[in-house]
Amino acid sequence: MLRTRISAVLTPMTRAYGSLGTFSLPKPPSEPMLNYAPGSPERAALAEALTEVSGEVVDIPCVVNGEEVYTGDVVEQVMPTRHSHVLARVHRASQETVQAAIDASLEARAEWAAMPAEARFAIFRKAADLVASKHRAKMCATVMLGTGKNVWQAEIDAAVETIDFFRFNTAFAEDIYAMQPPQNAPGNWNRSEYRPLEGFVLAVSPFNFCAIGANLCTAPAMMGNTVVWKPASTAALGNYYVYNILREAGLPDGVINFVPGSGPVIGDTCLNSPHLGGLHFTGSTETFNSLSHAITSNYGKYVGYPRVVGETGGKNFHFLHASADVRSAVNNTLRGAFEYQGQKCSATSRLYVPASLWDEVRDSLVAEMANIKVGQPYEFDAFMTAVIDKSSFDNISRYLAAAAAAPDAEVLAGGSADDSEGYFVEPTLIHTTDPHFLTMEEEIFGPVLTAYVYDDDKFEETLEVCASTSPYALTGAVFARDADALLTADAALKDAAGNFYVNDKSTGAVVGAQPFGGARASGTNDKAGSALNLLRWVSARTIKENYLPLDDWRYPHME
Ligand SMILES: NC(=O)c1ccc[n+]([C@@H]2O[C@H](COP(=O)([O-])OP(=O)(O)OC[C@H]3O[C@@H](n4cnc5c(N)ncnc54)[C@H](O)[C@@H]3O)[C@@H](O)[C@H]2O)c1
Ligand SMILES: N[C@@H](CCC=O)C(=O)O
Repeated sequence: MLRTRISAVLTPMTRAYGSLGTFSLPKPPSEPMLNYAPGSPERAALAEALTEVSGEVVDIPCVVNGEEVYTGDVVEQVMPTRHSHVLARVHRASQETVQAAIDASLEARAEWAAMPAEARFAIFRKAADLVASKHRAKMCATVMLGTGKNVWQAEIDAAVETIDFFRFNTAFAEDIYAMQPPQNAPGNWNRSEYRPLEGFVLAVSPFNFCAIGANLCTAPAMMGNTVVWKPASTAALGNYYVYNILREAGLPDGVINFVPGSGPVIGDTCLNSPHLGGLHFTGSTETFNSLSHAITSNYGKYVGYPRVVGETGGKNFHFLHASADVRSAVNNTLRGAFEYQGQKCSATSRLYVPASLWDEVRDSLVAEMANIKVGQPYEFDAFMTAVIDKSSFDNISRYLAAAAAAPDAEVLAGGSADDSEGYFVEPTLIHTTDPHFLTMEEEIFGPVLTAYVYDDDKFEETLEVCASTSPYALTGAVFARDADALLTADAALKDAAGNFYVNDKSTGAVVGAQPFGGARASGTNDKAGSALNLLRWVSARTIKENYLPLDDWRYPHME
């Protein structure tokens, strides 16, 4: 494997000269989606990549300071849609390996931070172009087979969002460096310097978006930090692939250290290090609560106060007003609730419908759900595939059983699950008469949508119910043609969603267009894919330089 030592990138001469110019990055366009139409070159490339990925079992090592470490403590990554098919053997980090990764990060920090920003940024821009070109098909194939995405969802994640994170975040970083104090007294020059955090950053990523893993480790690195990255074992293959692309793009050894393995082993070792500078986490609220609690309990043992960014769960809503365009609301709801099997933190899982529209909404949903094909990721007509693993399958099945048994709920469509070949769950629609029914409140992370029908004249009261029903506040949407209704909903739902959509679905935020994150139990809302997130990875230093000598200690009025 290609290795790049920092010393090879940052020679004594580059260090001596620094940047002899004020460089400005090309402004990034959003990466266009390829459509994989029959006969298209991308479809042919994808077919080849799918054959390649399905025909190999990859040994995934830990990578510490550029060294591949095969620990022998192996867990398998299988296809969610065919769990007998092993794609990778993930070597889990031991406590010693994690400690070595921390040490490597600390060792690499000073030189990485000293590298001219344009040289750092160029690595991530190059990685974006590598994903966009020669690695695109294999990235998509890996995410399709490894995490059960159909081609459209894989293209969104493994290609477009990953590329956009690398391109837009470097542009945001450049803007941050350009922020300088507006005021300089005569004889002074005031400067702001955006240092990386002292210590290392722990990045912990979820299974459901390869792009999120790519962002969690690279956003701090762009700002000069060095990182220990713990990917989810069920998504290790796609994450390992993107990690290798970063190395191919010239990421020096030790800057991001890749350590798959047990959450508690990696978490405990990193959180107990006095040099923890920050935690960049995306995953469930429960895991984040335990990690952030461990960090605050260690206050006083760290060199500083670690920065904690955690984007977590959601219980996202579509709220229809009586003036809604039903066809559009239904189509958006089908996509929001069932694309990627409801395994997006932004997935629509609560639906509020006025009684006057209910018959039409219900019948359209049920009719269209019957047309949703649940199949293999490589079947081009499959809208859905399987959920990620057995534990998720069992969890969702428990909710389906609870709904089937509840007197105040009725399963209108779907409701079955079958894990004989893969972890398949039918798209499911539940109707409840209780706005606090458990599937209206708890995150399920599967293809389960629950509808609550309200009296048309209780629009405002029901908005209040929607705003206060779940502990989460990630995404939500209102569907209405009536301008007053839109304004009322906007005001009533102000704190109920960090990403709020008007006549659009609750999923599908685009980097550079809709910075992403929610509040309440949905996280710290540091808006992935924006300058707000990158600002969390710097510790600013203010420098005041005085040009003139001080001739007398007395104040002028004393003379
Ligand atoms: N808000 C967002 O932007 C966003 C985006 C994607 C996913 N999510 C959320 O993520 C969840 C789904 O992802 P998941 O199932 O991978 O989440 P998870 O919490 O189970 O796992 C997330 C990561 O934390 C690791 N982990 C678990 N225990 C740990 C410990 N003690 N120490 C260190 N690491 C530990 C896991 O191994 C994994 O890498 C959902 O709740 C979803 O809403 C949120
Ligand atoms: N940013 C993505 C969701 C990421 C969480 O899983 C969206 O907006 O759908």
